[in-house]
Amino acid sequence: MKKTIALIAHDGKKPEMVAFVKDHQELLERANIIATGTTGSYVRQTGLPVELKLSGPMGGDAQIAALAAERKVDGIIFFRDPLGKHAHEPDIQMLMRVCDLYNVPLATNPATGSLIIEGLLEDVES
Ligand SMILES: O=C(CO)COP(=O)(O)O
Repeated sequence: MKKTIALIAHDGKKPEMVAFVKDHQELLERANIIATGTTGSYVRQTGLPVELKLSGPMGGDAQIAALAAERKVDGIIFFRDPLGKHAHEPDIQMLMRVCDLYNVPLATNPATGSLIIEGLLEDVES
């Protein structure tokens, strides 16, 4: 079955997420990609099909956390802005807690993101 990867980036990190996706596009094409709303619309600019969830502040992080709890996500790449303050901080913390609870791989920077993408998708047929 195809792996599902979730992509999430705070505003200050969206350019970094698009660059990350371009760097890993060939591997990501082997997966189902889901993303929080605004991140997903940026990622779609690469041509990769992306299923959009709600925007993060409107519940998108919570939707992805729920999928992680249901074991419907194989890995999450979440580039957080370490300098930003967010009204939906409880949702962000909840997503990270759920990943730890269910042992879902979660990367918060490109170096770890690469390891997750390679680990999950390198052996998958394209
Ligand atoms: O806020 C986010 C993650 O906490 C990201 O949401 P957007 O992708 O909708 O900007």
